[in-house]
Amino acid sequence: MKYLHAMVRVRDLDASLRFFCEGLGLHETRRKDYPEGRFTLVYLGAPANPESEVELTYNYDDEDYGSARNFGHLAFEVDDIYAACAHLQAMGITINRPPRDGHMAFVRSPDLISVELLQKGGRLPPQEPWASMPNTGVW
Ligand SMILES: C[C@@H](O)C(=O)SC[C@H](NC(=O)CC[C@H](N)C(=O)O)C(=O)NCC(=O)O
Ligand code: NI
Repeated sequence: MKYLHAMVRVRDLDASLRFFCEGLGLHETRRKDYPEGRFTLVYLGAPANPESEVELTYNYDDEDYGSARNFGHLAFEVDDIYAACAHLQAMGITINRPPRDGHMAFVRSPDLISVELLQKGGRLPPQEPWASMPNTGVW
């Protein structure tokens, strides 16, 4: 058995690629259009393990995807959680759960897919402004 990917449906492919690639640092590994099925699949991989992917499904037609809160989150390990959060914040992305403990942070994609960031090696020393930054209560 080998883990391959997690698939999320996205409403705005460009906004999602900006979040997952420019924001989180994933790279597009391949994509395929299915005009007959009216959708596009885009696969993203992380530099450290590109074989484990996030599959973005872009359906050309609007569809109600509901709330789907049974889906928890996608998790990524980062080299410096403070730098990663500062970069996302500079892009205008809300840090829903700031890394107050130097260990874990949560953001959400344009489609409100929850994304967990975990510090490589465990945790960093507490650092302002993150140590005293309130969370949004939703991630
Ligand atoms: C190639 C492989 O990684 C896939 O996941 S293709 C699976 C296929 N996807 C679609 O048909 C995408 C368009 C569809 N409208 C959708 O939103 O899923 C599929 O069987 N999807 C059904 C599913 O539940 O994933
Ligand atoms: Ni798939």
